[in-house]
Amino acid sequence: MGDEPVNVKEYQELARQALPKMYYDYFAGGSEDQHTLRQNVEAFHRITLRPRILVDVSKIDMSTTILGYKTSAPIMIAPTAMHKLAHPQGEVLTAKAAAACNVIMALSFMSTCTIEEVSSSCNAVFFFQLYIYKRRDISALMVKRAESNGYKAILLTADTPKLGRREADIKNKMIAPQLKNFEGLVSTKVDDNDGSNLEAFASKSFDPSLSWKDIAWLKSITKLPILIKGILTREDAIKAVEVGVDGIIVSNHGARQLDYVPATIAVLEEVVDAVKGRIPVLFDGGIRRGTDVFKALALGAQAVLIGRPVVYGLAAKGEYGVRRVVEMLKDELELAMALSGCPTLNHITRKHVRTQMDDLHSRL
Ligand SMILES: Cc1cc2nc3c(=O)[nH]c(=O)nc-3n(C[C@H](O)[C@H](O)[C@H](O)COP(=O)(O)O)c2cc1C
Ligand SMILES: CC(C)CC(=O)C(=O)O
Repeated sequence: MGDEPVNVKEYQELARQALPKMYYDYFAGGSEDQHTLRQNVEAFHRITLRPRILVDVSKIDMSTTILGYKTSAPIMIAPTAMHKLAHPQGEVLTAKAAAACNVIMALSFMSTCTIEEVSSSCNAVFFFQLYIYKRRDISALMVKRAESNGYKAILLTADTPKLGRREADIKNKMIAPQLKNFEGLVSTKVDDNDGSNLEAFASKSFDPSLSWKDIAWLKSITKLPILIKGILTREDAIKAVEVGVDGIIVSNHGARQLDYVPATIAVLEEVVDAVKGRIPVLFDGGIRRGTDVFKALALGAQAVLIGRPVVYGLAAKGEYGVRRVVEMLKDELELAMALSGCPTLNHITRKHVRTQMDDLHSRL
């Protein structure tokens, strides 16, 4: 491998070399057998492209809006926890890279830099990801802080009533550091030497009673648009529309929660069909190439979020690494659009991809 990585996979390898095993395993790993972790990536490989030729692609426009906010591409930074475990300056560097690339960043509830440090570091557009603690007052306070610091939307993560069983973290006795956002409010540091301290913290703090009726409570404490993150079925997509949220994110939490759920790309179309255009559908899980972004858009996502690739960029080369990861995915998407005959995002249609289901029908 030359010095300068040319794709996300090479950044992953550099991150592996750069990080202590405990942290690399935490970032890269999934739950239990890691079946879904592999599927999230491999399911993309089973979708092929149907390019159209002889279309003028001398100008490609990847720009779009997400909830009305301009972005240079339909790619967002997913909320991932504890960036200081990847780089000493943490989320502030990720934010600066987002601003440089003109993409939106979702800050994790479990960030290592504070809500204020991140929003004051640069002029990126920020969304805020929310977990609901048993201490609802703490979650409500974080929403208020996000709102008063200019964050534009709340991403309510709904797939984590308990933390998934991540066996590498159990073996490594993964440490839960004290998070500055919660200083004086709750101790996020757990000294339980018997397994994953993160899991111990989550089971002590996360509210497993969270349910659909709490969306009304969340709406009552914020004016910001609310997106539900973690939808995998048409049933829950319909419920999300019914309770009146502003968007949904098809996500299996990067295969870190329930193992043996399908790859997210395999359920995207089901969710899109159920939503019928009433609210935006975003997507995450397994995006490692521009062609993966293209496939998700063809199957109906408005935009995608990228989790691990950003952390790998940060661990390998700090702000520059995050920038390069986002730029590479943007460049790859631009090329995929050109070679498929799609000068704008609106040109990308269902007919530009072929899924295994399409193959099956064509043989009958
Ligand atoms: C290390 C790591 C930490 C994460 N932390 C959070 C989090 O704090 N909140 C959240 O809603 N999702 C979290 N996620 C899930 C991501 O938001 C996203 O759904 C997932 O990473 C997408 O898959 P990808 O990593 O294959 O891109 C995390 C994922 C990873 C890999
Ligand atoms: C600290 C964790 C609860 C963050 C998370 O969502 C994850 O590791 O997947």
